[in-house]
Amino acid sequence: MSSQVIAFIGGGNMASAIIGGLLRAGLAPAQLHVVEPHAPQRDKLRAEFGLQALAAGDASLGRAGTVVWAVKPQLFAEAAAPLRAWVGGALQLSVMAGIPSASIARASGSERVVRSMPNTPALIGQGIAGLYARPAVSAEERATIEGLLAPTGQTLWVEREEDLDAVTALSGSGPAYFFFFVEAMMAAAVDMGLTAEQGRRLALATCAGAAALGLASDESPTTLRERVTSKGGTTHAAITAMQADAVDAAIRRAVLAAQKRAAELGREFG
Ligand SMILES: NC(=O)C1=CN([C@@H]2O[C@H](COP(=O)(O)OP(=O)(O)OC[C@H]3O[C@@H](n4cnc5c(N)ncnc54)[C@H](OP(=O)(O)O)[C@@H]3O)[C@@H](O)[C@H]2O)C=CC1
Ligand SMILES: O=C(O)[C@@H]1CCC=N1
Repeated sequence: MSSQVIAFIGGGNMASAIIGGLLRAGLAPAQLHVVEPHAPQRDKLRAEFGLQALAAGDASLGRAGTVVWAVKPQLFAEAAAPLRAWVGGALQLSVMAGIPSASIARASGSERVVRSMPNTPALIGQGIAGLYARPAVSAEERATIEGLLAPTGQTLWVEREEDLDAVTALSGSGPAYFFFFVEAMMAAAVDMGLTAEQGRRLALATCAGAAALGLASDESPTTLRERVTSKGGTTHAAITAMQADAVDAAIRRAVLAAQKRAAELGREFG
C-alpha cells in the first residue's frame, strides 16, 4: 500500500470498515485523517484504531492524496462546503448512495472522482464494492482505488454511472435483506419449538454453507435449488408456499424500490 495520506469525511460504519481494512493491510494510523463531528464516534475511532479524528476540517486535509466521502447522502452538501478549499487537489472516492459524481466534482473542485458502493461484509474483508470512475480518472488512479478497497473484499467496475443504483439495491443494501430472511427463519424456529439461538445457528450456518456452495459450484442457483427439492418432499412444500405468497415477486419489487430510492437520493441531495 502506498505512503499517501487518505482523508475520510465521516467516520461512521462504512468509513470504519475501510479504515480497519487499510490498517490491517499495513497503513500507519498517521496516514489516515478523519473528519468526524460526533465526539463519541471520535472516541471510538481513537480506541479502535488509534486515530486522532478531527471535529472539523482544516488545512491538514490538503496533504491527502485521496479523500473518501463517507457521510450520509443527506449531509453531503453541508459536509463538503467548508472543505472545498483543501480537498480539490485530491482523488475523490465516494461511498455515498445516490450522490452523482458530477455533484462530487462540483462540490470538491476535482473532476477525479470514483464512486463506490461497498457493503458491510467489508468489515471482515468479505465485501463486494461496485465502482464507477469519471472520465478524468486515470488507469493508475483506478488501480489506487482498487488497492484502497482490496482489504475490504472484491471490486466490480460498472461503465454506466446509473448502474451504481442497481448495485446499491443488490449488494449495498443486500446484507439487510439477508438478515431479514434470517430473522424470519429464527422466528419460524421458535414457532417450531427450537430456541432462537438454535434457530440463529442453524439459519446462519445454512445460509453461509449455501452461499459457499453456490460460489464453489459451476451449477446455476436454480439447479442447486432443484437438487435440494425432493419430489413430494419438505422443500417442495416450502417452495410451493413461497410461490403461493409470490415471495419472488415481492423480493424483486423490494430491490427495485431500493434502486428507485438511490436515484431519488441523488436528485434530492446531489
Ligand atoms: N451502512 C451501509 O451498509 C452502507 C453505507 N453506504 C454509504 O456510506 C455512507 C455512510 O453510511 P454509514 O457509514 O452507514 O453512516 P454513519 O452514520 O455510520 O456514518 C456517517 C458519519 O458521518 C458523520 N458526519 C455527519 N456530518 C458530518 C460532517 N459534516 N462532516 C464529517 N462527518 C460527518 C456522522 O456523524 P453523526 O452521527 O453525528 O451524524 C457519522 O458518524 C452513506 O452515504 C451510505 O449511503 C454505502 C454502502 C453500504
Ligand atoms: O441504506 C442505505 O441507504 C445505505 C446504502 C446501501 C446500504 N446502506
